[in-house]
Amino acid sequence: MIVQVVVDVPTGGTDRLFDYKVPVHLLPMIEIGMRVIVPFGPRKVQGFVISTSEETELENVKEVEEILDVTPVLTNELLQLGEWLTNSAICFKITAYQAMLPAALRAKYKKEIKLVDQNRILEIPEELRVWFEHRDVVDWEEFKLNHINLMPLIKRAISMGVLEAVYVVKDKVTHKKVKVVEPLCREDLSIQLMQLGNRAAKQKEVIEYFIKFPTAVPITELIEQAETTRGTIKALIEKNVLVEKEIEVSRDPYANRSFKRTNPLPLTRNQKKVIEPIYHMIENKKHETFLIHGVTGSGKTEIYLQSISKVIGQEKEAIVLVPEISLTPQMVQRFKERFGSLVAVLHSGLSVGEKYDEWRKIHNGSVKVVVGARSAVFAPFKNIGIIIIDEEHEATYKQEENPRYHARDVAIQRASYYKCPLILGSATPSLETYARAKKGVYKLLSMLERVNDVTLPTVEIVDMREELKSGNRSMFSKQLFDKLTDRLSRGEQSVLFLNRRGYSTFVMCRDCGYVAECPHCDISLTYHQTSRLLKCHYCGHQENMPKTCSSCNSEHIRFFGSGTQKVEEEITKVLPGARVIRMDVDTTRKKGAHEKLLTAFDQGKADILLGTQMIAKGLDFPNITLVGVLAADSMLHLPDFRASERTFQLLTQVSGRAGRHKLPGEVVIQTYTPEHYSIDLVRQHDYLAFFEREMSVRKLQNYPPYYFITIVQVSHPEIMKVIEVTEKIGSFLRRSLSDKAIVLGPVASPIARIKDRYRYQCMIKYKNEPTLLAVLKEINENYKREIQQGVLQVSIDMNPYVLM
Ligand SMILES: Nc1ncnc2c1ncn2[C@@H]1O[C@H](COP(=O)(O)OP(=O)(O)OP(=O)(O)O)[C@@H](O)[C@H]1O
Ligand SMILES: [Zn+2]
Ligand SMILES: [Zn+2]
Repeated sequence: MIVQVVVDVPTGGTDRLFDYKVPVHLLPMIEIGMRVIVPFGPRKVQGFVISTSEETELENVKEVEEILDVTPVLTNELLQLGEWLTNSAICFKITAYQAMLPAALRAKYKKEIKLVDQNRILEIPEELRVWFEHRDVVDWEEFKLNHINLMPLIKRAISMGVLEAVYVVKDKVTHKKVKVVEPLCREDLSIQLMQLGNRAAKQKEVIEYFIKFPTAVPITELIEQAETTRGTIKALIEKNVLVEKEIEVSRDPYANRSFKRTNPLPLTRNQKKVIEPIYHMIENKKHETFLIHGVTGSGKTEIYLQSISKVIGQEKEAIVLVPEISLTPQMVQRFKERFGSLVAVLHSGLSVGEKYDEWRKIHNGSVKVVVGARSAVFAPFKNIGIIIIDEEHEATYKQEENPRYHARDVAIQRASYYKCPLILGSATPSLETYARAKKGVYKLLSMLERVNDVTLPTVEIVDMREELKSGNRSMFSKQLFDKLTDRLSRGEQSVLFLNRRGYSTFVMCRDCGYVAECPHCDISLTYHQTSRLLKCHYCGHQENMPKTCSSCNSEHIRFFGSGTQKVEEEITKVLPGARVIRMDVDTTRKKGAHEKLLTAFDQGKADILLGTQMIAKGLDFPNITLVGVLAADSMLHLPDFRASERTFQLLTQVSGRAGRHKLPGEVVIQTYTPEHYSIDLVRQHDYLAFFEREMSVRKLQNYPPYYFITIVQVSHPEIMKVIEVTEKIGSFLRRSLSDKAIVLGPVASPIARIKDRYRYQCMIKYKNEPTLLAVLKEINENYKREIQQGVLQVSIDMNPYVLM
């Protein structure tokens, strides 16, 4: 038998199927969708079996070396999906398939340089020889890290045949094991107890424990339960009363938590209206994409939960995507409380091993629901009954590296394959989605009121320019300060929101205006108070805080801006009695920290929750009656056509945290541009007005949803080269596309240099260009050689979500 394999060598020339023969001893095992190890040139690489055939036209076909899986890791459906992904995201096949699997299943290679024969060591160039004097094999990384200059010598020695490059494939999969003990023979326990006599009282206690609980138990647990010691257990093992063995367990990040079971709530009239058509599709096994436009607190999550129940009742599975969910433990909890151990959770806060174990539960069918971030859209279920994307407008659903896919598009593919509904939910849908719903491509379901007549919070917008004029230099307006004081006296809770993006602390000279920038990237450095260092967020460069200005030597160099730390200090100054919980990247770095802080806040251990993006959504605490936004416009001026949309969405989300239950809520938004529609319309909770307004702007500027856009970005260490290539690409695009397509550029990218590489780009705006994919592939093909040499980079992003 012959198999066709996609190999793990992501370059243009190898992005096709290769034939391999299956040796007889592997014939009974091999299946489509399995990972294999195959020889490829001088090395061994991992690959996926895509198809099989009886014969091959090629001569000298090599043999499959090894099979890595017992059951296929990719189903037929996922194999097809990979094909679609390769095409629509313009990426290599191997990249598409690897994106679908947990990191633990991706191959890891170790390259080693091996001395072929110790007797020939003198043939090696002298500088190299010391490396092999006491060993035959040297890890390639050792050379690469510190001795890049040895490369030519190594190459020569390899061509002379004294050294050899060997690739070792390592399967990263590890199954967690624990040591347990159990009685060697249960029936004998009482006899053994008697035989022990009076001296071994401690050992007797352990035997008595096993008479009561005769099953295997982890050693640590036994020590605790039987109040015994390791020594006692060891003695019993030596006497052959107990045996020790290792068993495989699955790592469960939520193992030590108990979840109260909740029952479905009786739905409100509004919720019933919305869930009917979804039920209908589930019952009739039909595909449809729904958009639930539901204001904050309208009860969308309850609809998700009850739709999933219905699907589970049909013996089918559900995928729920939420934006980076380690950030919303409350959300996970709501699913675990309803479906218990039928829920797997996948998010970036888990270790590689934990992620793999969650993935296995999905793969072997022991869970029915997965709640996860973007990549959970590839969950290897085999009978999907519903896919839900909560907060569908979030930019994190677009992957910003290869394969550059949008989870929504992948979800549509999968839902139509399984003939099941896809639900997009949001209080502030993306313009693209809402426009499609209006056109009838998606079915629109609206819930414009909160559950149980709870009213939306009142929103007050404060003009900070006026505050300054009236002499208030603090970061809190009078209105916000008064309301915070009021909540403190009433024992109610407040949320203070600070937008991290575009609002970090930078260092500026007060005399000449010089701003400290990264020497490798065109971006200002950020001051970190805890380490007192200046750091670049793009390349990791760091330096000490300067004492004098490097431009004019003035000593008046200070850090500006207002990070969360600074806000916290200010609160302690002006509201000394307030207890504050600060939530930002610094305070939530430790595993579980996020959840701990939120639990503390929920238990009333703080008056104010101060934080960045991570507190904007998902929180549902009854005692929050005030939300303050410190600088609403920090995001508005980013060079991105979605800046207004993002501002409106974020402000609406944070506002939605206030007054969700019995107590009414208030919101204070501080801004320097109160007249801007994306801020003003938050006050009126008027998504539809915002939609119309923003659509007219997009129409005027030929942006999505009226036009699609694609960005071709070129980067290279030499600026002349970048400009030259980008210009060529620009004119090639103009030549090749229809005259209805608009090609802009070349222009420097918004961040014109990152890690010493200059960045230029062309933007294509188009409505209907059937040849576009082919044209873009041709660009890739043209620069293939230079790209493979690793200096030039050409990245193609269709429907970009982060412009930089
Ligand atoms: N049918 C119902 N009966 C009683 N309470 C309900 C019902 N549906 C939802 N709730 C409660 O109303 C509150 C808001 O609901 P939920 O969190 O589902 O809204 P949401 O639309 O998902 O909110 P957001 O988008 O702001 O996170 C929750 O506390 C929830 O328990
Ligand atoms: Zn940098
Ligand atoms: Zn200066």
